[in-house]
Amino acid sequence: MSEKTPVLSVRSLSVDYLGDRTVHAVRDVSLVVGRGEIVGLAGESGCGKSTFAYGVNQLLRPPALITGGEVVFHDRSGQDINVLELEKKDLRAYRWDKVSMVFQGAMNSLNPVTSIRSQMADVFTTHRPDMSRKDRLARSRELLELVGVDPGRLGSYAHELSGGMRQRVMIAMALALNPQLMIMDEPTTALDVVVQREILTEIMRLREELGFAVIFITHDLPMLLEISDRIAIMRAGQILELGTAEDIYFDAQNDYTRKLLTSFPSLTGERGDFIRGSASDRETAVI
Ligand SMILES: Nc1ncnc2c1ncn2[C@@H]1O[C@H](COP(=O)(O)OP(=O)(O)OP(=O)(O)O)[C@@H](O)[C@H]1O
Repeated sequence: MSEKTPVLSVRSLSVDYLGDRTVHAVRDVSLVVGRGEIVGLAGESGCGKSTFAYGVNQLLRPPALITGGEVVFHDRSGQDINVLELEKKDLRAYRWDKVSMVFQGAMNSLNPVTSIRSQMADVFTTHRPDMSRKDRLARSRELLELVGVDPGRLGSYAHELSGGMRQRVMIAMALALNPQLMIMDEPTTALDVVVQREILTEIMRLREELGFAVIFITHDLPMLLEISDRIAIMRAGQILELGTAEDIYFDAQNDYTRKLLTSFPSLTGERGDFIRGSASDRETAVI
């Protein structure tokens, strides 16, 4: 898991929101994500995390404007894809096939009036039109099993599932086409802490099993310390610091990173007691 075999290279990406007062939401951001690597993107609300993620997936709409930079996806076939130049059909294929996204509110975007089965089948009819009905069903069952949802739930409707189960279904759908990168924007924030942990553990297991890379976006730095290979700290549209989770925790270089580290209670311990690191290491983290 190194930068030597990148799956995505973002170079000097800048995004503005045009308006009476132009907002420079992402300013000259560069980030290379290695194959199978989990990169955490942390920073306070409004620092540009989501704008960055949408930019990488070419999902930005006016008044957002990409004012500079490039996004290159390094496909497993060896082909380099210049994402910001993709249009229509190629863009649709890139978005679900190569890179998929799970949002915070994703679970609420399930259609309330059609079954989980038909929503999962839709992914295949759109992206794999040659797939038989039987194979679609088999793959949907397999995907639900993969994310820990009983395949017997395929006939269910969204309102019959808990929030955690719905989010698992969304993760299953994001995995459907075996993407090489998943962008997760606060995927568990709307869930209670226990379910949140279960789903994070599941994501980690799936990453091991399937080898996709993850850009994991959250304001929750302690969570990122647990799950990320590297962490980028973002503030006011820029990446201030980028390092391994260990470096960020034990040897943060930037004052703002240190401030972020001390402003969160841990998920399971007492306030200021982070999950990584021994008691003697905690001095830097205690509030
Ligand atoms: N549609 C929009 N029009 C104008 N400004 C916007 C728009 N969307 C976002 N912004 C601004 O761009 C900046 C970055 O926002 P963004 O949503 O990317 O941050 P974020 O770090 O993802 O925040 P959060 O954690 O709250 O989701 C903020 O100043 C925000 O107010």
